Amino acid sequence: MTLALATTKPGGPEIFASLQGEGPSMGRPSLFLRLSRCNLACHWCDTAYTWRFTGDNRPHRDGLSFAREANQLVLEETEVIDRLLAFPQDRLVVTGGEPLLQAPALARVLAALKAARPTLHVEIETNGTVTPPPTIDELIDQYNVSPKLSHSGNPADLALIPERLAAWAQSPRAFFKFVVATPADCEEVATLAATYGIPGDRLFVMPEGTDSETLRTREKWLSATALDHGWRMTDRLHIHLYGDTRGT
Ligand SMILES: C[S@@+](CC[C@H](N)C(=O)[O-])C[C@H]1O[C@@H](n2cnc3c(N)ncnc32)[C@H](O)[C@@H]1O
Ligand SMILES: Nc1nc2[nH]cc(C(=O)O)c2c(=O)[nH]1
Ligand code: SF4
Ligand SMILES: [Mg+2]
Repeated sequence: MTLALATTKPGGPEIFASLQGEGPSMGRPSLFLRLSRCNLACHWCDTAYTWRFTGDNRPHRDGLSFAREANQLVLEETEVIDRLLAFPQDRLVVTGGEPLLQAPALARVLAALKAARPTLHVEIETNGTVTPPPTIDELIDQYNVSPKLSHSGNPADLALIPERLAAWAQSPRAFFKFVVATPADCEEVATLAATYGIPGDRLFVMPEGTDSETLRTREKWLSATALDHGWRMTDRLHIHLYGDTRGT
């Protein structure tokens, strides 16, 4: 049984150790597993190589995009488990693409990892559109949920699933992380927060950007907006440290 992973530039599986760069665990030493494929197609996605065919910027094949072969590596689950257990970190961040699209295989991998290392803390980076099946939900300690606003270019009926947003808002394990580029994006965040009752303590705003200058410029006004609304703000530490580089 297999799992489809993203690849680093030399073509290896995208499994790496780094500081968690975003959200509530920012700065924590972590192990990253990046899976391939997505069900959305954000204009500004910094990992479009996990899902985009050359020249194609739309969801397709019934809403599920696949990476070009060169950017995807299909590994046996046992190999993924072995590679992850070779690292010492006690915190795993699973991301993508959209990692919950491979929930059954991922659940088997996480179950084996937690059996071998019971103290492992598992975070999932998700766009929030997919309901985690119970088999995987019981293995996930923290969800970093990043619902996509209109500037992402996704149709709202694909990106914002009301039942899902309501469920994440109720879950103490779910932290929202909204990517914003303009003050108008923050108006959308405020509307979603009010509609679904998202507590400020579990709501992060994060500047859109893949270079330090853009992030810093946007954080100037975004920090004031966060303060006004009682939201949290997160930087993108990995961009400052390593740039927009695969496997960091
Ligand atoms: C690449 S996504 C993978 C996980 C999942 N598909 C999602 O969107 O949450 C990981 C995180 O990066 C964020 N992200 C992607 N491109 C970005 C950009 N250009 N600027 C800021 N954040 C970005 C996403 O919103 C998400 O929080
Ligand atoms: N260091 C680091 N932190 C991250 N937090 C979320 C990431 C992601 O791409 O999902 C990410 C990433 O790619 N690198
Ligand atoms: S949902 Fe996540 S992986 Fe998919 S296109 Fe958007 S940012 Fe990229
Ligand atoms: Mg990233």
